[in-house]
Amino acid sequence: MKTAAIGGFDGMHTAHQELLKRADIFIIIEKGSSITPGFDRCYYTNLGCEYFLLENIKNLTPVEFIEILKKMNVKKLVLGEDFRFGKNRSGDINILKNFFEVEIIKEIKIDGIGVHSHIIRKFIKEDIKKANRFLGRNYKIKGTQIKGQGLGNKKLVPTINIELFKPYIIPKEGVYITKTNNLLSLTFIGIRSTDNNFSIETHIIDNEKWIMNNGKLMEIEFIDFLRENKKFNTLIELKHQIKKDIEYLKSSYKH
Ligand SMILES: Cc1cc2nc3c(=O)[nH]c(=O)nc-3n(C[C@H](O)[C@H](O)[C@H](O)COP(=O)(O)O)c2cc1C
Ligand SMILES: Nc1ncnc2c1ncn2[C@@H]1O[C@H](COP(=O)(O)OP(=O)(O)OP(=O)(O)O)[C@@H](O)[C@H]1O
Repeated sequence: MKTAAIGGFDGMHTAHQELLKRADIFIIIEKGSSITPGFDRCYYTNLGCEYFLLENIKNLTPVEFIEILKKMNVKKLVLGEDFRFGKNRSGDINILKNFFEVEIIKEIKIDGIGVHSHIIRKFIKEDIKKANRFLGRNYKIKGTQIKGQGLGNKKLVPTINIELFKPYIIPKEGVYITKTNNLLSLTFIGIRSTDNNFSIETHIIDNEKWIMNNGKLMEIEFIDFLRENKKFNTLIELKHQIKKDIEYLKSSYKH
């Protein structure tokens, strides 16, 4: 007999983690996630991870949904106080109490703000440090290395250009202190002055050992925002700024 938590769980944030401490399995109802899309969520705990597409269950009545939980051997549910489910969100905690033991968790807040996926999505686009605090860890995105313009290596500094393979929410444009595949790095996000295209590129600090490899799996962890994206008219000015960014990182950030 199992204790289950149910919801979107996008972000696997501090409030989700608190709930999950009390559960044996968590049941993801996929309604379009962009902080921890796809199966990313399953890797943030050692709990059993069940996955339903909202599309496939949204028309079920509360009783039909309860039958599914029963078949999964669920005896107890641990839920946030706002939890609703079933067609038109018609099912609430009171219905569930007739069928399961239910533990209700009061809304978890940080600085008086309820911790929720939709709030963290907003923070990722505005203030990465704050997003990280609500997540309880640094925000990460994953993708693969793709071929760049070939300019960085020759005229600026070597960069790894990244294509995301899931619909991750992208932090606002600018330069970030990051870890890329666990190595200290600077990551640029935005419209490049060089060709007016949007790109995500990482320069790994002291990267002599890095082997460029198109298609390689890349993971970028955002530690802090360094500066806004700037428009440069010449490659010399851009290179000068990038060198300054690297110097700043080396002198200020201890890892
Ligand atoms: C640390 C760092 C900071 C950057 N800052 C800017 C910037 O402020 N403005 C900009 O247009 N491009 C910036 N870039 C991106 C460069 O324009 C880009 O690396 C260059 O166009 C080379 O592209 P490539 O790797 O496709 O050859 C930055 C890149 C790095 C690594
Ligand atoms: N701040 C919180 N405090 C306590 N429980 C929470 C909190 N946020 C979510 N939960 C609970 O976590 C479970 C998963 O919920 P869900 O994925 O909808 O979270 P959410 O972060 O509120 O998402 P969204 O922002 O999309 O509404 C639910 O039982 C929900 O009630």
